[in-house]
Amino acid sequence: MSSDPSDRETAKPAVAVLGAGSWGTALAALIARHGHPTVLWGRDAATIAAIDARHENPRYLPGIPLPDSLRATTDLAAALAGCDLVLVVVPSHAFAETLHALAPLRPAHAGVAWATKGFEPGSGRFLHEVAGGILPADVPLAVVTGPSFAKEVAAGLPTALTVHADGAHPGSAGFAQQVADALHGPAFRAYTGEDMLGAELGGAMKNVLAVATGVADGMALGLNARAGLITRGLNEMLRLNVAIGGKAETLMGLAGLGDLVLTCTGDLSRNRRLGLALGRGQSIEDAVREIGQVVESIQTAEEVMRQAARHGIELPISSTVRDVLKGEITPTDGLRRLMAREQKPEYPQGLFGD
Ligand SMILES: NC(=O)C1=CN([C@@H]2O[C@H](COP(=O)(O)OP(=O)(O)OC[C@H]3O[C@@H](n4cnc5c(N)ncnc54)[C@H](OP(=O)(O)O)[C@@H]3O)[C@@H](O)[C@H]2O)C=CC1
Ligand SMILES: O=C(CO)COP(=O)(O)O
Repeated sequence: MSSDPSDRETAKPAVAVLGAGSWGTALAALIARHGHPTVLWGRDAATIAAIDARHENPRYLPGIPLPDSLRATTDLAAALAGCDLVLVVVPSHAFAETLHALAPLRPAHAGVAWATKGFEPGSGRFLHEVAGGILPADVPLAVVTGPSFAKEVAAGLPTALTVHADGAHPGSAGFAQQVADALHGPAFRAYTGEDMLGAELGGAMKNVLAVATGVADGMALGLNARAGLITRGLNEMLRLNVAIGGKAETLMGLAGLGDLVLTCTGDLSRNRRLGLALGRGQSIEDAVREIGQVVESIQTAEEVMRQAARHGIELPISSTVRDVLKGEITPTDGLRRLMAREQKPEYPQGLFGD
């Protein structure tokens, strides 16, 4: 990676991907396959050594060959040195800590994108608010989201997602395009948009709603119940999105409906699998241990309800998931509670009303 600005005009932008779990590894492999100099940073020395030497992430993507050109390191400064863009792919609980660590090491021209889904645990802040509070105001920011299981992307299966930047921020729209260009390729369509609020809300809420359909399927409630939960879940996303000021079309696209359908129906989803286990009577501790990877809904459910309370929005499915995840009610109690709700018009105040 050259630090000479004239080289940057001809070469493909160099990318530093931070977070060597399943999604960070899959995205780094994708970008490396597209010919970008790509370095993957992770904290686990054994995993990083395996990626660098054997071109495999045995912990998170076993058996999937990674490109020879993908470099991996545990040295954050080395990963960031000379990069043109940073892609953060750590879980939401590690997002702020990672932003603080990268801030003093980031090359001045490099924008920061993330593919993390969720809110800052404890405060419920959107991740773009967290990033904006840590990085200088002129740093371009973008969020990468949409229906995308890491395993399928790593295996080269066709995928579409979207990259949103803040349209009002100078330089951010161009940065979203730069990120999308790095992701876009023969088996991968990367769209762009200008609604970080809606994009982040969709990616966070679908994880909570995937638990709901997982629980229903684990309880063998049938396909009607699953479709009902997805549709009324989408309605919860749309209503909260209007309240926070997101754009409705964002939630009807890849960042909302697309990811909701994938996660609520696809058994590769860790959030859906958590719901399945709970619906079958397993404990949350055992289910999380068996899944062995990040299950964002556990923290996100609380933060979605914090947002809902802030805006005075009622979210029956999301709040039921939150209560089941906290162990305050059983899945059977949750089903009873949802089915006992008052009868009402499907859209009392129009499609996007409360
Ligand atoms: N997997 C997927 O299909 C998709 C995931 N996402 C999102 O991507 C984000 C990352 O998830 P994913 O890669 O799937 O998770 P995984 O469970 O596959 O991996 C988590 C990774 O994060 C690392 N990590 C955990 N805590 C820290 C920390 N404090 N500092 C640095 N690294 C840390 C882990 O390191 P270690 O192994 O050392 O614990 C591990 O490498 C989540 O927000 C998820 O919702 C979005 C779209 C698709
Ligand atoms: O975000 C994802 C797919 O778009 C991955 O979903 P899970 O985190 O539920 O596995």
